[in-house]
Amino acid sequence: MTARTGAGIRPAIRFDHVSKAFDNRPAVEDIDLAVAPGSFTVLIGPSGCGKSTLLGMSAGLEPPTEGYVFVHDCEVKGPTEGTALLFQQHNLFPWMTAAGNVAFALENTGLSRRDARGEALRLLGHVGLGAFADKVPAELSGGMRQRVALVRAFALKPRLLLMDEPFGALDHQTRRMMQAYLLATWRDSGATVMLVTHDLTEALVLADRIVLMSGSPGRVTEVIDVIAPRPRDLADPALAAICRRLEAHLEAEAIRGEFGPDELARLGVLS
Ligand SMILES: Nc1ncnc2c1ncn2[C@@H]1O[C@H](COP(=O)(O)OP(=O)(O)OP(=O)(O)O)[C@@H](O)[C@H]1O
Repeated sequence: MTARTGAGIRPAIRFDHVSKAFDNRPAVEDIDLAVAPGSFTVLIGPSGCGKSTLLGMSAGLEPPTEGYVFVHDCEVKGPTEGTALLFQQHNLFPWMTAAGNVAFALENTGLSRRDARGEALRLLGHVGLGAFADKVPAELSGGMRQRVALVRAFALKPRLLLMDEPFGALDHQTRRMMQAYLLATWRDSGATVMLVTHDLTEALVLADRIVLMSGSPGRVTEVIDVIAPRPRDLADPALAAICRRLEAHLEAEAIRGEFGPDELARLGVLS
C-alpha cells in the first residue's frame, strides 16, 4: 500500500487508523496522523498514553495490531534504512571511542576509514568534544555520551530521526545546548524528526507541530502548529498561549488518570 495526503504531498510518516495492543491490552487506538517531510514533530501526553509505542511502530520495532504505518510511502514492516533512533539511553558501542562510534556510522554511509575518522573528529569538535574524541563512553559524562550519540545519529544521514526523551537525563544547561545543536543540525540535514518529551519548554523550543495525546489506550487529541521564528522567545504571547493549552491538557489528563470517567462525571469536574 502507499500513502498520500489529500493535497498530494507524500508524508514522511503516516499512521492510517493504527491501533496497537500488547497481550490484548490496547496501548493506542485509531491513530490517524500525517507527518510532513522535513518537519519537526513533538509528541506530548501523560505517561502511558502510547508515545513510545508510536515511535516504536514508526521504527518498525513493533507492528501495529490494526491499520498501517507508512514511512516515505512504504508500509513499515521492520527496521527501515534511513531511519535513526535516539533514546534516553545512548546505545553507544562501549568498546569504541567517541570518534570510533561516529566514524563507524560514517563508514556505513560509504566513507573510507581515514575520511570517516577525520569527519568524526570535525563533527565532535562542533559539540565541544574534540578533546574527548579518544575516550570510551565509560570515561564520558552522561551529557557527553548523549552528544556523541546525537552526532552519530546525524552522521548516518537519516531521512527520519525518531527520538524518545533523548535529553531527559541531562541537566538544564546541557539540555539547552543539545536542543540548539539538534535544531541547527536538523535544519542542515533536511531530516524529518519526531521527538517524545515530557518537557513543555522543550516542545515549544523545538516543534513545528505538537501532537497532544491522551487517555489509555492513547489517542491523538489535538495537533497544534507552532508558528514562531527560531530561536524561540517563550515570552512571545503566541507561545505562552500554547504553553497554557499544553499545561491545561496535561493537568486534565492527570485528573482523569486519578479519578476515572465515572467519578469525574459524578463530580461534574470534566466533560
Ligand atoms: N513491550 C510492551 N509490552 C507490554 N506492554 C507495553 C509494551 N510497551 C508498552 N506497553 C504498554 O503500552 C502502554 C503505552 O506505553 P508507552 O511506553 O508507549 O507510553 P508512553 O506514553 O511512551 O509512556 P511514558 O511517557 O511513561 O514513557 C502502556 O500501558 C505500557 O505499559
